[in-house]
Amino acid sequence: MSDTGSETTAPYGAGAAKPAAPATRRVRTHHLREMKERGEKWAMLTAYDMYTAATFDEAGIPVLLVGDSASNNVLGNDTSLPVTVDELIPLARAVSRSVHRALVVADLPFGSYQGSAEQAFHTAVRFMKEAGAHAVKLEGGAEMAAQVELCTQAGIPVMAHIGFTPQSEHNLGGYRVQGRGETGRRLLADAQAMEAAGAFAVVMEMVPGDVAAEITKTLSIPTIGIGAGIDCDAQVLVWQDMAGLRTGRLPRFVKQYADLHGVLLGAAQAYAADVASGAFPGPEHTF
Ligand SMILES: Nc1nc(=O)c2c([nH]1)NC[C@@H]1CN(c3ccc(C(=O)N[C@@H](CCC(=O)O)C(=O)O)cc3)CN21
Ligand SMILES: CC(C)C(=O)C(=O)O
Ligand SMILES: [Mg+2]
Repeated sequence: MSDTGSETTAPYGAGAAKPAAPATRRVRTHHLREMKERGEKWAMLTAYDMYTAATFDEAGIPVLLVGDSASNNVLGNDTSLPVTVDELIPLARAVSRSVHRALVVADLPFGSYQGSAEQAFHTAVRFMKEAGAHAVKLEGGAEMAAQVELCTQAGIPVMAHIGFTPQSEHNLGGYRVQGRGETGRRLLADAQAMEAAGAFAVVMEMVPGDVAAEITKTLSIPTIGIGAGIDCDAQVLVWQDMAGLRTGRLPRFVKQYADLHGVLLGAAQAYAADVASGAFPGPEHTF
């Protein structure tokens, strides 16, 4: 976990496999900016617990987000609104304890930062001290500049999140694409305000591809898209969506890379059948 802090090369080369030896170099925010300069795209995933975090770290995913989406993907809520700081901190702590290289970003939940810059700072400090997070993320554009500035100046790297911001779904009129037509200008201004305030990256959720492309070209910090097209510097997905653990109707921006629901369902059914038939436990499982 040591880091000289002086590296100028990204810990992950394009397409390079992670070495088998224990990694020692932590991904830093300046590595992400250097990857943008080199045109190297990268992937971010959510993680909410130990084994998924360790697995994604081993896969070479450079940034893991402990999303407030734990609300609806771990804790059983319908939306991300109800989740609290006290609920997210143990999850973020589990993730940061389980990775060697990945930069762990903790999402600040609804109500824990919008009130003032001081409130944002207080909440961010809790995630850094109590959860071992390396950075925080918050939703909003120009109206969050004071929050981003105070945290950044205090030494806490901040990732911004613009476009469709789920914590404001009641203001945005539901889950829909943001920045179509004229409002694309405002999105660009929001992205620029976040960069000027000191954000190290900006998530763009459900933004038209051409708007996201223009913002990506304009900013010096990396853009991370979710439903924002191919031209972002990076992409992010919720891991249960990407791995097919979540079933039912998925957002259009999701691509499934596995059928974990099918795998787990089969394993649970096979285990139950073995117990019912007496095939498990066998002598080799018995003391
Ligand atoms: N499992 C999960 N995946 C996510 O991507 C996600 C969460 N949870 N929770 C927090 C937010 C909420 N997000 C969402 C959730 C639903 C849609 C959705 O239903 N999109 C539809 C409608 C789009 C439209 O009407 O324009 C789609 O087809 O993409 C989008 C983003 C993204 N985030
Ligand atoms: C979808 C990502 C960007 C997020 O904010 C979350 O998972 O909470
Ligand atoms: Mg979130």
